[in-house]
Amino acid sequence: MSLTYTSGEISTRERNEMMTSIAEVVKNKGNEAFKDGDYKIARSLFSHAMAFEPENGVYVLNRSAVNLKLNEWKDAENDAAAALQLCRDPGLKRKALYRRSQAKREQGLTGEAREDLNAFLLEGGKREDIEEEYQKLDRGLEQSPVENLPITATEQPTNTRTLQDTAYEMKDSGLKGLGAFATRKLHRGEVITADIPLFHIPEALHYAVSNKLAMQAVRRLEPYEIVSFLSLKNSHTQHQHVNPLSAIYHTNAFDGCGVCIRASRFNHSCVPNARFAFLKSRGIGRMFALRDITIGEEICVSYLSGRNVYGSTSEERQLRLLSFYGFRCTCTACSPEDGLERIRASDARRRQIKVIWERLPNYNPRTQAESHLNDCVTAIKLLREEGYYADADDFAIEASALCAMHSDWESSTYWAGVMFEAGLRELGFDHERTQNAWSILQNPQDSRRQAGAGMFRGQRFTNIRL
Ligand SMILES: C[S@@+](CC[C@H](N)C(=O)[O-])C[C@H]1O[C@@H](n2cnc3c(N)ncnc32)[C@H](O)[C@@H]1O
Repeated sequence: MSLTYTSGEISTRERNEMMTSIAEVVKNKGNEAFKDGDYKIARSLFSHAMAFEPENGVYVLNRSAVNLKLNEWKDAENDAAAALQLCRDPGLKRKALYRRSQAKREQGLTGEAREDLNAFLLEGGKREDIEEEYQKLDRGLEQSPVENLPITATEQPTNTRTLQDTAYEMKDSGLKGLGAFATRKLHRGEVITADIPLFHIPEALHYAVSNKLAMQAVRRLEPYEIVSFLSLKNSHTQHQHVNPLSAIYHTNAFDGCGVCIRASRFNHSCVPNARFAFLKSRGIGRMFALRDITIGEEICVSYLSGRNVYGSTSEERQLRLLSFYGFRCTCTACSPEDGLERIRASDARRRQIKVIWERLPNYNPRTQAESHLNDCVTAIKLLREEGYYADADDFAIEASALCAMHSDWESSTYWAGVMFEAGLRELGFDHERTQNAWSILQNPQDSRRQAGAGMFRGQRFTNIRL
């Protein structure tokens, strides 16, 4: 969920060209949906195309055709009228007149409908093309000339590739926009939602998702997926050189995963109660509850990776969130209304955690193992005091390896258990990190997983525990 290239100049002409090319992609998807009889999807896509390039009359003209199919006569009339204002091409004007005439006839405005047909002829149209329409007006037919084809999709389609969930509902979350709120009590480790990303962008490419790449990715989507994608928030509207598709990607994508229609709606918190984890082996992203969550509580994840959130002060986090994600964080750990004292105490804890992890690599593993282990214990306790119930495994993995180095298998197993519990609840049993912890738990002596296992002998650390 980040945008690294936040500077750049772009001329109005370049910006217009960019918006035109997006509008064309979206319109073509709308045409696809129209051909498939997915009229509501088509209507939504033509509306988006209009928003990208408002002065192009073709999009509103196409929407008038969809509205006729949907028996939305007044809307069809208005769209055709708007197209008439915008289109210069006589062929397009004739289409608009023809459609407006149909829409008017359906509303019983036969006189006006006839005028539009006459105007169609004045614009160079052929009489035989509209003869049938004249006859319908003459006969005063009440029956719709437009086949009432079944509507095959809803206005806001759910991503059919997404699993069903009832754990939360989307509601207004004040300054944050929409947010996800628990509809029942959720338990630590529970999967809140699971999504297949609309398009998967590997971690290495995440920051490189440029205008071009976003465009290519969106082109490959189904029309209904584009409607979902375009309905997501764009927090980078101030960057004129960034095309809106890329901006939506960077507002909503999870690093190493991509954009998820459901998960991407969850807001950020620096003391998250949920965690998003992408399972590469199955290509799904899952949201886990990090602690018990009460009914009505907002469910938030951290957009910043572990150390950037639990090891940063409020000010540092604010700067990062603003520059990469385009917003000022109003979470409970950052909001001054929550009490400056609380922020100071939180900053002090997080600074201390940072000091610890920076110190860990400098300990001599043979002579300073106790200090190293005590630091791991302190860091995890500070995380818990902070109300931050994730990432204990960042420190437990160090502790397990160190105990294994000293051949203290009992302690190594204890710490591997801490890692495993964290992995299980925060990432799922099938996640590679949990699987790694599981293997260590089975065999802490395996030096392929714990480098240097069995290197030293004699020292035991069974008194150093959480
Ligand atoms: C991925 S979207 C989350 C869903 C979004 N609220 C919506 O209405 O669709 C990310 C955007 O939500 C808003 N947001 C998320 N967490 C926030 C927070 N802690 N404080 C303020 N705004 C937040 C920001 O505008 C951010 O760019």
